[in-house]
Amino acid sequence: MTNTRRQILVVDDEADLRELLVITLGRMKLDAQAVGTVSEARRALQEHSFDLCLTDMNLPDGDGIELVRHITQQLPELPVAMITAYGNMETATLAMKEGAYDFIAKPVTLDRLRRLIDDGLGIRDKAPSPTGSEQLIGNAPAMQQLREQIAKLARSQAPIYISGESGTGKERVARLIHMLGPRHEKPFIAVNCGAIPSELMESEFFGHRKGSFTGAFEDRKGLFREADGGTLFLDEVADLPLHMQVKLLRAIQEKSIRPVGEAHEFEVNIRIVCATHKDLAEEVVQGRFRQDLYYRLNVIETRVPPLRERPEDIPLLVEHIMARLCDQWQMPQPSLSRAARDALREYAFPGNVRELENILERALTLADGPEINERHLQLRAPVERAPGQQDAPREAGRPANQTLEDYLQEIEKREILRALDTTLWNRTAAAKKLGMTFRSLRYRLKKLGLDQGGDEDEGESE
Ligand SMILES: Nc1ncnc2c1ncn2[C@@H]1O[C@H](COP(=O)(O)OP(=O)(O)OP(=O)(O)O)[C@@H](O)[C@H]1O
Repeated sequence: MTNTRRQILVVDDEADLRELLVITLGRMKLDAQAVGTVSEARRALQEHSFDLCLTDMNLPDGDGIELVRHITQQLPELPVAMITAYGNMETATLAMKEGAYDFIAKPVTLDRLRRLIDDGLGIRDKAPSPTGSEQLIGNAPAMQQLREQIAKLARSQAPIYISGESGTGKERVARLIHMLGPRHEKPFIAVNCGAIPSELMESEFFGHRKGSFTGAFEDRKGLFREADGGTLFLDEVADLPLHMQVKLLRAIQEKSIRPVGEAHEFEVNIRIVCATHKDLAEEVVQGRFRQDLYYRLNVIETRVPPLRERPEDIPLLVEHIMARLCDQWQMPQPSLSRAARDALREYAFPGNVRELENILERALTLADGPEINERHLQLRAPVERAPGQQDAPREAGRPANQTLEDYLQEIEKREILRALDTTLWNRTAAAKKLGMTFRSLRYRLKKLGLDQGGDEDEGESE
């Protein structure tokens, strides 16, 4: 009979802990080999094949990070986790930056160990390949690098911060990280932190007991528990109010949450991936985002490049999006005239891939024939915004050579464009975001020369 039990390498210099881990892993029907030094571990890795490695930090002839580095470089398929001293998040963070998929703090509890091992062994179980609609389209060098990085990040359990402008594909990247990792069969829950009213946030995140406040008509589980075992994607994390940042930090540290009106805590095992189009480091400097939470969320940062940095991807994306839309609408796929293709290549895409999707959707509607021309694209004038201007600090003040009126108009224009970008140019939703009526927004769009006309998307009037 062949031995199908999974092989675990335990590296720890404390004989007692080694013994305890070997017995515990044996009870979990796993074969464990234990060694006490970095050099013994290297030898064991050379001589045998393992399914997982669990290493302590402080070893007599080196440290665990060194071993993590060695494994990441020499045996990239082998999941490795770090055992850390209680409360030593610096070591845990460093280990994950170097490629450890997770960490476990002493004293090691059975529950936590079991979860750590299950997660680690799950990494080797084949995750499904992304299908067409889930893939990251683009062959620019930056996108190839991003795809490689996603494959690595998927194996880890480390919190990830995805930066990038609006509409670049941050949520798509988060979904891929989830899908390619050991949690792929568990839920992926995405939440837009900017869209939840501040007073409802705690109950949305952590749930509540029926009757705990006016309007709590029934028990609610909350997003953390809904995502248990899977991934919680916190989009626009910079928009979290400070009081929620404290609560989120605690939930991440304790790996448990307490619903509103509930007496006891619930353990949760979630991986946190977050994103924002704002500069999170700058938010910390400005005092709007807690530094301790920033460090906890930003163990690994990955950046999604804006479309203007990879114009070579535009034709591929156009083809992919058009094929999807035409398939959805069950219509033959029109071609793009040469002028239309040139115009797209030269356009700055302040709203990135989402804007490209909107442009093509509108063009398909307007063209109504076998060819899409430049005029069907209705591209915005390039003077609207310089690249990156949407993220420029707003406090810069009025330049001396600008009248107050022009300055205010510029701010108004920028805010309106920002709202339109985040709502996919849905004017009704943008008006709501800006706290004005649809009619008032339409008036302002005309005044500012932003009215594109022919775009009866919402068909709403007030
Ligand atoms: N590389 C890509 N390949 C295919 N589709 C993409 C790609 N990048 C983005 N998209 C599509 O563009 C749209 C916007 O992407 P997504 O929502 O992931 O962006 P985002 O950066 O999270 O936006 P926001 O900052 O506004 O939340 C989605 O419909 C997404 O599927």
